[in-house]
Amino acid sequence: MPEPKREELKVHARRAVLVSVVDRREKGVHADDLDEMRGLAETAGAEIVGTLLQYKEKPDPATYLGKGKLSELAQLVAASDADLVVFDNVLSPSQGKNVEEITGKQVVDRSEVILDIFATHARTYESKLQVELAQLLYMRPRLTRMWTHLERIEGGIGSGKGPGEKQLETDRRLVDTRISELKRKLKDVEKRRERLVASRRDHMTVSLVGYTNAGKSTLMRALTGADVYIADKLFATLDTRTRKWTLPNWGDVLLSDTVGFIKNLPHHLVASFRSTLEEARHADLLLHVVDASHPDAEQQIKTVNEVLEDLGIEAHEPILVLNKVDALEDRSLLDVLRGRHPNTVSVSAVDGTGLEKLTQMVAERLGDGYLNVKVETSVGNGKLFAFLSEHAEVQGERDYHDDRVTLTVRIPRRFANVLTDDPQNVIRNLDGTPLKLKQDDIEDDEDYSVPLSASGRGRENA
Ligand SMILES: Nc1nc2c(ncn2[C@@H]2O[C@H](COP(=O)(O)OP(=O)(O)OP(=O)(O)O)[C@@H](O)[C@H]2O)c(=O)[nH]1
Ligand SMILES: [Mg+2]
Repeated sequence: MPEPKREELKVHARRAVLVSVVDRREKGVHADDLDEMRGLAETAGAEIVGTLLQYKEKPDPATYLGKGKLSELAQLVAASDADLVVFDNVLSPSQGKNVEEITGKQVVDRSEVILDIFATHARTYESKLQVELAQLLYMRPRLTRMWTHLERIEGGIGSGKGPGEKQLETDRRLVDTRISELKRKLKDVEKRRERLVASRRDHMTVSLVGYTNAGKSTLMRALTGADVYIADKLFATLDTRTRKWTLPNWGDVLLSDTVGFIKNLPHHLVASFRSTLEEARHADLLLHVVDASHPDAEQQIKTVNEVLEDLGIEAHEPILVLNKVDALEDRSLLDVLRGRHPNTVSVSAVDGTGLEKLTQMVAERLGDGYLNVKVETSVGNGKLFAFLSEHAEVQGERDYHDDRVTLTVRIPRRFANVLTDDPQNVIRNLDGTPLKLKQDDIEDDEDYSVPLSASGRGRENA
């Protein structure tokens, strides 16, 4: 797929007036109600030439803005010589069209700005497919307005004249065909990724999630040395990167960095990025990275939790990583966040503060996922040795007795059955007592018999 051409982007290099309608009841909730939109528009490459904010209980059904504000907007657009109006709200197709008629300028909404950014930042085959799908899903109900845009994407449909009903129908069919094609391709990618994620099951996995610009990629680099892209931009990362992370005195885990979240994320965008978030879905532990120096940190935490829930990602007690503490002027804000949330750790991915503590916390949390046991088996059990060398850590000396050998092993709990199912093995705790797996690992306590006692069968058979 080609890079998006600048002229295909709606926001890039345009003189934009930013508009936001904020629910009156939420006045004062955010530090600055246009701050995030400003960041989005700038990341998308707009020049901001004016802003307009309205506090209103309910948006106007026809024009989103109220009447008075609408004529104010028209004046502002004219006075600032803007050529684009950017709404920080999600507009219906007809609302967009009506505001366009009144201001005489093109209107885009928050979704389109985000789509523009995604289109510019998409690098891999997968993310390009995902972005195109999201764009088409967004565009489909708006075909009448976007006809010229569609023409560019499909390489010139029809004669270039305005769309009649018939033309629109043809366009819709073309879009639908492309949508099914993209979905099919993404299904394949998704399957491949599922297999990949499944193949990694011999390592524990940790995923970084969080609001866009929270510092996930910076943290990834600080922890693993991975050469990931970092930028003071929204949605710098669109693809998932996975790297080995060595926890001292513990072992290796796989750490994944992925796309950030944002409030009012267009729904089809979230849906399109499902496969990218596959790693997070299967992670043994989530690190929820927060920009603690951001005035809206609390809101952003809430948004991320909502998106995770929407995506069906079970965030089983994530560790809340309060990042950018170096940039925090008022440390008491940190105490507020710590007081409100369990499982927090304060770090700076830039100067390294707290990273050791974070690493310890992760090791502790994952520690529960491992078994430390003594495995007694026959010396000829090549299959087991091969398995252990791939999936477990064998510690200390091997202890030989006739044709039996005992090893001290650290192994992911999910492989415990590989050890216990093999009748050649005798599994004991480090202190020599018979192994009893934790209650929640046992489906039916009655059925689960600890294979052999210390004077077990293996010895007798020997
Ligand atoms: N002061 C300070 N800045 C940080 C810290 N961590 C990250 N940053 C800065 O925050 C900006 C965003 O960092 P990224 O690591 O790209 O953030 P991200 O969460 O990966 O963002 P997206 O990929 O866009 O979702 C960059 O300018 C970083 O240099 C930190 O601990 N302290
Ligand atoms: Mg990133």
